[in-house]
Amino acid sequence: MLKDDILHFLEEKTPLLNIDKLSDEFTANKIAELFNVKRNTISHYLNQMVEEENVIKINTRPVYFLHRNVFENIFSPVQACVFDSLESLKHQIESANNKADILNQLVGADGSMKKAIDQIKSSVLYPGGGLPLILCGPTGVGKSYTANLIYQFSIEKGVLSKGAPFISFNCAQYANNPELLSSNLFGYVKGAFTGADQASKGMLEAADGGILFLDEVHRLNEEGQEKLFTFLDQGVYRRMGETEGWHQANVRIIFATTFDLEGNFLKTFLRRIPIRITIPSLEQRDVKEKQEFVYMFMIDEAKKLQLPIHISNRALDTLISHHYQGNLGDLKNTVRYLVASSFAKDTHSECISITLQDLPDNILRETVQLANQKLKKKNNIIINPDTTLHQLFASNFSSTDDIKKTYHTILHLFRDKYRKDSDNKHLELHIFNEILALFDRFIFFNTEKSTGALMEVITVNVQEVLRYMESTNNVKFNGNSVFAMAHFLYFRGTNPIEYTAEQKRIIKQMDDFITENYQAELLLVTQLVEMLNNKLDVHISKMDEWLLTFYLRSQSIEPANDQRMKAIILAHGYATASSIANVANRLLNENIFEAFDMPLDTSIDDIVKSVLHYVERRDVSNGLVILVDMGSLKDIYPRFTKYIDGPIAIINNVSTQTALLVGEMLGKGFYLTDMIKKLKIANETEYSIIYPEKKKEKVIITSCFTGMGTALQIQKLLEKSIPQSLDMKIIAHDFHRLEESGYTDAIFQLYDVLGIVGTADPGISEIDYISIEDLISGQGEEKFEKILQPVISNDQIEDINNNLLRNFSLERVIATVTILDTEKIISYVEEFLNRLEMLLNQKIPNDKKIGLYVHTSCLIERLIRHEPIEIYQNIDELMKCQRNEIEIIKEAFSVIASVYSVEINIAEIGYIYDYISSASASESVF
Ligand SMILES: Nc1ncnc2c1ncn2[C@@H]1O[C@H](COP(=O)(O)OP(=O)(O)OP(=O)(O)O)[C@@H](O)[C@H]1O
Repeated sequence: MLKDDILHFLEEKTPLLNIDKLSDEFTANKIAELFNVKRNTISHYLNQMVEEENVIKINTRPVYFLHRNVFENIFSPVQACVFDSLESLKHQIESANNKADILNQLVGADGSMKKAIDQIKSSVLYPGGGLPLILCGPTGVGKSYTANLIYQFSIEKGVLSKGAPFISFNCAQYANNPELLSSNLFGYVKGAFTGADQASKGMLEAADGGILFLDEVHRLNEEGQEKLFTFLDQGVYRRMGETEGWHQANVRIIFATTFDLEGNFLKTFLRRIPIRITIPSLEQRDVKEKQEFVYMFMIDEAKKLQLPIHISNRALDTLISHHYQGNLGDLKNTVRYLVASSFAKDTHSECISITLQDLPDNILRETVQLANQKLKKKNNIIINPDTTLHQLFASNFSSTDDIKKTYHTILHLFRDKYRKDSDNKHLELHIFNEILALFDRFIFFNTEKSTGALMEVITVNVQEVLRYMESTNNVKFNGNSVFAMAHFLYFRGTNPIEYTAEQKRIIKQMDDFITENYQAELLLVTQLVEMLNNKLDVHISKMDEWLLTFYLRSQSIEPANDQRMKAIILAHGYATASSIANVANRLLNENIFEAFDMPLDTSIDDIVKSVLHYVERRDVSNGLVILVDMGSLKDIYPRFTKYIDGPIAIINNVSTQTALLVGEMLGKGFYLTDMIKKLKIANETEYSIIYPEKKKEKVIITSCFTGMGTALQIQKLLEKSIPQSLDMKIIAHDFHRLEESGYTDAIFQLYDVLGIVGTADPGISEIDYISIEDLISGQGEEKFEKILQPVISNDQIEDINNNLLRNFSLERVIATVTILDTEKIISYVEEFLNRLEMLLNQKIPNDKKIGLYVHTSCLIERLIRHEPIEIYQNIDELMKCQRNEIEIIKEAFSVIASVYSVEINIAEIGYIYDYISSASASESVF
């Protein structure tokens, strides 16, 4: 069927896809062409398969279709089958791959090894036994290591069974004896060559069901290559010396070579190896990856010796920048040598210390060339036996990566949007936003510690430099500039960022743009960099300079002779003032506030000094507003008057809200006095306590004016009587609080209060109240019904009423009966009363029922003790006139009589009759 054929076609093609650039083989057009069917028909089937979730659709122009299962096997499971773009599909793969498989844990998995890993996955997961692959690269780059990982990955993915063989065979060992090589590989028969006394299996056979890794495969002669490609084609081979018959083996082969493929292999042989993977040399890897390898090998050594390794930054940098002829193998040996020789120097030392002097001569010689580089003020690195790579990189690379990404985005934007000789406002805005977002991430969201000593040193220095520049350049930096730039320099670190040739070209173009358009900012940045360089020994690249220039531009640095009223925020705390000024300026879209962050122990003198320093350099003749956080302003006023030439409003309130209000009024040109009036009103503390609105629990409150003891007893009684399934809560609450606070009491905000049951009415009109007496006597039944209505049905109300009576009575019975099990007795009395009601066809009022519970319980005890009441007045009259009632009582009592094996006498029946027929609070039964 055509549909199945299309799916099969995609199944075969998907493993070969290049995720960065999909070929047109995955489009409906191409498939239609190949199948010689109308495009519409193919589209129809493809879309059907997308709906059936067997095919992934990428909704671009043209639309691409991929086999879902195969794709998921190679990359990762996808959440949906339709994607808007290849990017969004890739994005999903990337996030899924973060839950890394073994290949993704390779150094450079998201860098120099990315492509190789994709190829490996395609090869391993190709349906029907995988595809042969060859690993290329100079010696020591990790070909054998990678082959082994491929084996582990194959097991991880279930394409090989656990315990499948992995046979490694180095063809170079037999370079001078092709026959021996061939015999080892394919096996031989007895007499195949001199000394072949008996038949022997080859490596191919030994690898059956697993992987054969053929290293230095260029050593295989033509005959050997031919034999191998027969095997690749048909899965069969002959042992050496065999002339007929074939052996079969199910083997995946990984080839590796340090030679160029072209010219060193038979073309026919190469054709059988569709996947060619180049493993990058150490030189081709970026600094981060090199550093990762050094760390990794150091961790290995630290583990082996169970000692921490301290390595100086200088030694580390030198190790990383050395050119290792033998690549990773060479680097690994160098690290081993270094650690071993340091250890040998003092085998009793508690740690291994590596400095520049410990490096081997050939590496040391190179440091002469490095000597001109600035010394970086970083601490030594300490690697403990249990240190992880992640820990070593956490502090450096997450922020560098973020900066790198931002730079790439900016370069991207510039490439796409920059138009020479035209207005580039839109582009500028875009870039500003990227930079501000980056700074925000550093300041607000970075989990790394940004409050340490180094951060402080940088901040103080940046602050000093900016102040100096302000006075010499007659400009005013925005208060948060210090904070933002300090964070940038701190997180920027010293790790170089590498650029592609294309990016370098854009940087050059950007250079022209900035030089032409941002002269003032550029001048400031150049000065800033120079001064910071002297103070902090930082290394700032061109791109860093551009970023700072754009940043200053975004902050619209103003000339200092601005005539507007000024505003500053002075606050204790590391960044309180800066953060508030930053938010306010951003929201007001203007740089209104300058911030002064003051350590917590700053004295009034220091505050005054800061303000005066500011006043000296600014024209504050039109007025100055100071937001400050002080205990009292008393001491501060007199200190200013001598020095100022305009009014100063000191507002003892530092908050974003106040800053916004002040900023708005300044913008509108308010007079200081009016401003203060408005602020006074606005600063009246506005408060509200918010309670959860949704899903308030339904509750009944119990309370008693004598105190919580009785309230708790009533609570227990209600809890026992109201079925748990109703999910109703009973809460005992203080009577006096209810009486005083009324409906404003927090309990009414927290719960959905249905009613109050207690001994006295707290008088809350919004909530129904029932007294416990009414509830028990039955007079409050209607009210109670109303209270419970939102949660229960009528039947349930009746049950609850009965429970209440029963439980209430139980309390009393407990106090009265002595020998019987009260729970049990009460349940029989309950049955007696129910039957009585039924036979009388009448409801017995609650108050009577409570009495009867107690009376009957005592009666039973009397009967058991054989101490019934024998005397009843008018016994004859009773027997004569109330025969029917007597029978009813007897009949109802029969349950109890049979359970306790007692018999009720006429006198006791008489008392029950009296009880029922006597006047009740409500009505008489008879
Ligand atoms: N990704 C890696 N992570 C950690 N160690 C690695 C990695 N790749 C290689 N190594 C280590 O580097 C050394 C050299 O690797 P390997 O022997 O695999 O290289 P090779 O390319 O096969 O070399 P040759 O061609 O000389 O046989 C080995 O000790 C290996 O364990």
